[in-house]
Amino acid sequence: MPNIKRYTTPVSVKAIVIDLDGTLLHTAPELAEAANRMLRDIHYAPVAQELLASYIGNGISWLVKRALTGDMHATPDAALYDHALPIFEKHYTELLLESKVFDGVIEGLEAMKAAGYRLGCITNKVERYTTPLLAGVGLSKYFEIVLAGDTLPEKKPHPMPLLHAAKFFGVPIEQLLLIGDSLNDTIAARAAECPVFCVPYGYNHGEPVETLDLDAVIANLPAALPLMKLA
Ligand SMILES: O=C(O)COP(=O)(O)O
Ligand SMILES: [Mg+2]
Repeated sequence: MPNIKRYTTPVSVKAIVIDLDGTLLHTAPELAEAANRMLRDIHYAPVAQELLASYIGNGISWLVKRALTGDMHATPDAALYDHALPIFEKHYTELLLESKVFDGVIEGLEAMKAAGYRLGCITNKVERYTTPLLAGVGLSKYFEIVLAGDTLPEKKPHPMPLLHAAKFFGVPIEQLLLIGDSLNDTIAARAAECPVFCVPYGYNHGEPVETLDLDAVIANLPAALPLMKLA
């Protein structure tokens, strides 16, 4: 039984917001391929897909910076970044719709909807990619609200998107559950003071999700259902 850290089990929830990259969709192969095509075009050596996947989570600008520098926190030369970013964007636009939905996602979303939970998506991916991607894989219809990385002035790990979603649904923040896959999700949830579950199959910078400050690790989306009840 997963360890619900800050709430009684099952957690009382009215609305569920779900992360995109690494939780709903396996986007790492296309993000990594776009990064490697960018590196090839600027005559840089390719980088292993696993390492590029560990750079995902803070939006595309950070993915590109990390791919250029080989470092999680370093900022590349501004002219190099300005040259490389549109090259990445061109390649990623071509590859975007190849991303696949993870196992259990459709079943989980259907079951959550059928149980009466309201659903939203909160991602650090910019709207330009988020909107066509969710539509292209047939997930748009599940979400009443989609907050992309550039929808609001702040993105995860800032609590703003979670607070905004709670307001949108008209629910107290503790009745909004975030399901994510990474440190950005858990930091944002703790800052907003809402419960957070994580799936173990996503992109947590190469670290196991068990190391995060979260309320439950769930094998897939359907595994969240027994841990919550409709508030
Ligand atoms: O775009 C990213 O880097 C990560 O996006 P996510 O918040 O959906 O995981
Ligand atoms: Mg994610």
